[in-house]
Amino acid sequence: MAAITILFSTQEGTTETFAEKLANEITAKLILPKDVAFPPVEVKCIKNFDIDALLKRTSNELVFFFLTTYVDGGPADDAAWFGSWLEDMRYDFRVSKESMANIRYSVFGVGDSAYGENHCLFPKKVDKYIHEMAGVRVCESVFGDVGTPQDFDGVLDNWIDSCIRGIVGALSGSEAVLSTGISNITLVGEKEDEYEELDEEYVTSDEENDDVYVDAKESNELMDLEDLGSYAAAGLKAAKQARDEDQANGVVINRKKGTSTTTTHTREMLTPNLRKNLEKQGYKLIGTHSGVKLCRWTKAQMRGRGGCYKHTFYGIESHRCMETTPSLACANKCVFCWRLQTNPVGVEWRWKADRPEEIVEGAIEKHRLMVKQMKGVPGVTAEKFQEGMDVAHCALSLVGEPIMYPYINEFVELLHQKHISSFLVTNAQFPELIRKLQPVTQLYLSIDAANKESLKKVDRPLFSDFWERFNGCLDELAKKEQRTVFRLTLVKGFNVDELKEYAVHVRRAKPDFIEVKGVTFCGYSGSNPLTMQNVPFHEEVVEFVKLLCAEIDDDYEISCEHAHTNSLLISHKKFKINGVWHTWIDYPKFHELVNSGAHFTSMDYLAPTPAWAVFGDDRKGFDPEMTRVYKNKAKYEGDGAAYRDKIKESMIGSGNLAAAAELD
Ligand SMILES: Cc1cc2nc3c(=O)[nH]c(=O)nc-3n(C[C@H](O)[C@H](O)[C@H](O)COP(=O)(O)O)c2cc1C
Ligand code: SF4
Repeated sequence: MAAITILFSTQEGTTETFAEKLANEITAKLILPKDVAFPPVEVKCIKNFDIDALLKRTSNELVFFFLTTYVDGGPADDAAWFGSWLEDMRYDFRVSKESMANIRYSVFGVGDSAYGENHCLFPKKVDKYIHEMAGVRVCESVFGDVGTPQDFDGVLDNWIDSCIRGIVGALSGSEAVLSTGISNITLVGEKEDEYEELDEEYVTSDEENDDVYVDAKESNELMDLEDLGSYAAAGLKAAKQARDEDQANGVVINRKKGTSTTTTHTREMLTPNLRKNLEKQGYKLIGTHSGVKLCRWTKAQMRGRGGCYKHTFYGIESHRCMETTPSLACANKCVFCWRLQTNPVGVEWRWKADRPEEIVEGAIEKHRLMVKQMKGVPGVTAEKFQEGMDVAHCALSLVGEPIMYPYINEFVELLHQKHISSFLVTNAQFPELIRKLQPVTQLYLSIDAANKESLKKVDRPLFSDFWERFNGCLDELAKKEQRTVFRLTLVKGFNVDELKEYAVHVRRAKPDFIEVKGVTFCGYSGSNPLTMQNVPFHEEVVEFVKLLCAEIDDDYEISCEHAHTNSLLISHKKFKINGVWHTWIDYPKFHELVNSGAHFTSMDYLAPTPAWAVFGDDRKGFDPEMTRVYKNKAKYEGDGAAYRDKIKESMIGSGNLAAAAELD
């Protein structure tokens, strides 16, 4: 049914009156063809509006925004949440560029030209971002200047008339709907060309934000695998250039690569440009090389809408989880990564190193500031809000390679002292640093491919001895006594027919757990080679995992499932005690053990897995205490048997006939 929603944001009240004016004028002046019903008109403060509902609009539900501009051109308090949500959507690679195609809208910005470049900056951004996600303007957006009151009323009245004409056009299917307008506006510090470039470079975010079911259209940007070589070359060139710069700056380079270094470096990792771009995507930066970001799942669980797969598999409370990294740099240029060509890379630490105390304190402070923005957001109870302010877990996996940070042990120790658990993900390139690592709650190795050739294609490592390093990491993992995990990302067409080789690595590293997850689609990226065709359905991942379990010795079994993120957990059977899975973590016990300095193992801090999280349960890993919100239900279904055939086809295609025959 047709409907009109007028959303306003105000700091001092003025803008609300304009919103009321539009509603009144629509009621008084709108004349529609006889066969079109008069739509209901609703005026609402944007703070009280369920923003996610915007995405479920049909094209005859129109939205008009009246947005005021506040400090530094930003939103008023009541629109802060909406602003960060929209920015997340705009820069999240899993969100389709078409995701707002059903939104018919227009924006009236309220601001004062006395603020120069910041005049109506926030409303301009809103207009631009919605348009860039395929939203259609029913009339041109307009940005009023309260500093010229003599003109203001006329500008507003003209816009209201345009809106009414636009509504008639949209609801009666005539041509009045605009699809262009002011998309060419230049925002402060953001030239249009630069901006488009950034789309390619800063398109995805952390690997943890696993909300995978996007409505992305297939990209026609599949890059030939041959091309990947040139990207690797670009990475080496960047590394060499940085080293040359270091040398020019008189910094001594430690030639013993991949080891912790005692060299004193003066160069800062984050350049002003990198800072600007990371901040634009919502990263809060700490010091000169660290970052923190409020994960989508942290927000979701605060709103009672479900936690991430680590909630299902290990009982973390996603709303109390801080996603951070003490090193935004790493030694790879993975094809999944959003930072292609621009990320700081290096085979060793070669930057100024900030003190771990400063990073831990800074990360907690910035995380809390982000949580504070969620106060009053629909679904966030006072209790959840308070809990969210009290960080209980740290996911060291945002971007970059945390283990490269020279004080990683001190960093982790500080977290544990504060009773914050540590989930550290490393990229299997620094065996010596893994060996030196103190106990963490859970240590991950990303296993992006199973053999030398595909690892080179997928991770594009900087090290020439990357394969030896990879194997060295497997050996180091095998020696760890606390919980260890293989993280395996399934990319159809890249690594699915390497089952047997994965099994060899499992036998070598003996991880406690193996997480298998379907890759997410990079809807925005021009330089990322993946398309929707590389994204497996959940049933396809299940089928793969069953095949993998059959390949590994009898020691492992599928334990948990989180269908929402296309993830499954394979666990060592020692975690199945008297027939009950114990994949969850007893966090207080872990802190007691780690802070006591006593010797302990992964068997000393386990907890039973609830029934809803166990593989085979109808709830498919969704906590029954949460409310499920579907974006696209159809995407949750797939055909496992057909996938088995596809794996077989792929094996035959790559000449692996023996393996294919075994699938019969
Ligand atoms: C502290 C403060 C900062 C402001 N900063 C900006 C700004 O950066 N850009 C702008 O266009 N207007 C800015 N304004 C002007 C407001 O947008 C303007 O006063 C508007 O009418 C306020 O609308 P409201 O009463 O609906 O909140 C600012 C106003 C205040 C009080
Ligand atoms: S572990 Fe933490 S950071 Fe990672 S997805 Fe879950 S809630 Fe987000």
